[in-house]
Amino acid sequence: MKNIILVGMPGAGKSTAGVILAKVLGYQFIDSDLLIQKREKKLLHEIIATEGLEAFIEIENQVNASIESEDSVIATGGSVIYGKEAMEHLREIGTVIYIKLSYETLSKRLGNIKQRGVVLKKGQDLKGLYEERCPLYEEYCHYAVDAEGMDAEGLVEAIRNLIFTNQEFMV
Ligand SMILES: Nc1ncnc2c1ncn2[C@@H]1O[C@H](COP(=O)(O)OP(=O)(O)OP(=O)(O)O)[C@@H](O)[C@H]1O
Ligand SMILES: O=C(O)C1=C[C@@H](O)[C@@H](O)[C@H](O)C1
Ligand SMILES: [Mg+2]
Repeated sequence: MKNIILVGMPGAGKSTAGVILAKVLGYQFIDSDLLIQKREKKLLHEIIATEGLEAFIEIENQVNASIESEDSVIATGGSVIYGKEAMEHLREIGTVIYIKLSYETLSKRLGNIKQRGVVLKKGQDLKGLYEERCPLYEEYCHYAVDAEGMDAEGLVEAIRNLIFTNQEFMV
């Protein structure tokens, strides 16, 4: 089976649901954010603080574009969507699933976004980020899953149903 790649806003639950999904499928679990930290030998927020947003986006682009894996669930960082090479590569090595949540739910879940090390341009707030990114997640994903009102296990079940009702996950 090919890889399953989770994309979506920060706080959508990609890492939380991704590791559970990997367990129930008997897959490996890869968190792109951890690959970035390992390569750079720095925490994500330190990379953003010392090297800036554009450099972080390029590092994230390169790291995701170089993932070589099979039978893995890959939880990406929310900003991976700005990396063209990364998204093209991820679409080639697997099926990209967008975990979709309303702005209201995300804003309750995230609290103070500025403390979270999110790729936020000067003057941009969560609403602006949401409006900028949602069309990109929609554009690059193969499937979207509406995660509204679901806990992590419910979301895993919804993704499992999607996988087992669509043959292309099996090739
Ligand atoms: N289905 C859910 N319902 C409620 N809270 C959740 C759910 N999934 C995750 N959370 C909580 O939301 C927060 C963010 O989750 P998580 O780190 O998995 O998001 P993410 O999509 O991986 O974000 P990032 O893009 O920053 O890596 C955590 O505190 C987690 O416990
Ligand atoms: O959505 C974002 O802008 C980010 C999400 C995290 O997963 C990290 O990739 C990083 O902190 C940026
Ligand atoms: Mg994550």
